[in-house]
Amino acid sequence: MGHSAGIWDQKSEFEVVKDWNGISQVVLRSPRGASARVSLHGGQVISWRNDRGEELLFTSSKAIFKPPKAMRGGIPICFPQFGNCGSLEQHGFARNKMWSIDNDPPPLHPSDSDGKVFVDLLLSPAEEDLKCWPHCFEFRLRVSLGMNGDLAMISRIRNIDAKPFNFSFAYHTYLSVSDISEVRIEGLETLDYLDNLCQRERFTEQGDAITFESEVDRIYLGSPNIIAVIDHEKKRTFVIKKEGLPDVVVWNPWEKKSKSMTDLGDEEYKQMLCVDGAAIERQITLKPGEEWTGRLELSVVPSSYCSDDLDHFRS
Ligand SMILES: O=P(O)(O)OC[C@H]1O[C@@H](O)[C@H](O)[C@@H](O)[C@@H]1O
Repeated sequence: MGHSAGIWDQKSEFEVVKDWNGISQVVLRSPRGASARVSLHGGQVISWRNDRGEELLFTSSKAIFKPPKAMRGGIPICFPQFGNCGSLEQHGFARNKMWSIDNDPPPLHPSDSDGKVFVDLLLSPAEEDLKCWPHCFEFRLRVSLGMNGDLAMISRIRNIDAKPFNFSFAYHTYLSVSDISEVRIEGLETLDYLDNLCQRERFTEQGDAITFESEVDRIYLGSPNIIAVIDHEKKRTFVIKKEGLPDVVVWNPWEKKSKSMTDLGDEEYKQMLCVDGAAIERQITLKPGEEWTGRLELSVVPSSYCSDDLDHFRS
């Protein structure tokens, strides 16, 4: 990706560079060399690398980096609507909008800042947004990297309107995997899910862990706040911790759908898996003056970890 020379924000310890469309991207670097890149287009995390420089998020080789459409990969934010269940464009407008850097955000808990490099972004509705979704809100997003390279995202959505509103939400996380057939998800077994491939009919998960052999497009309901995505071939496990996000979307388009998508290579479904912390089935309702917070934390551990070891993260 092309970038011009960056501006270093001394106070917050991040660098701002321009992409080839002239849109600002914020680069975060942890002391040990992990990094993350966030575009002001969509507030989308477009890269997350560990301290060896390995990319942990998937980006399509055919991704289109041209606003207003969100590019295929990274972590687009779905707000105020997930999917096409509503009057808005698919996955809502937040991922297609220009966000700004928020230099003076309301304080968070000190543990959200201590030992972390971070940036705060802000999305406020433009007049055209108010025409299709007539609710005044402030959406604050903090993206941070911990000392060990963990990626955290905190979304704070405040109703600054005179009437209540509802919304759904997802961090649409494209994980980079070695081979989808070698991956399994732990933490969703026995849960109910809505199957987007069957008009959102409700089913109950039967298997031990979720594995992949065809297209999957599901919303798991009421999931635990920690789940694991185990990549046998890469010998690594993504640990996904979340708060305020009861649902988990699991999506892989598989072969046929990939071929119909212009911004995804025919075989690339093998290298991606979307596992999203989300709030979909029961929409979030905010009364005037109320604020909602949704947190996601992604970390990577060696795959020698087993389910019992993950209890360590649950504390
Ligand atoms: O192409 P989009 O709008 O980014 O959506 C990608 C996919 O996102 C998933 O979360 C949905 O469940 C799928 O149905 C959808 O195809």
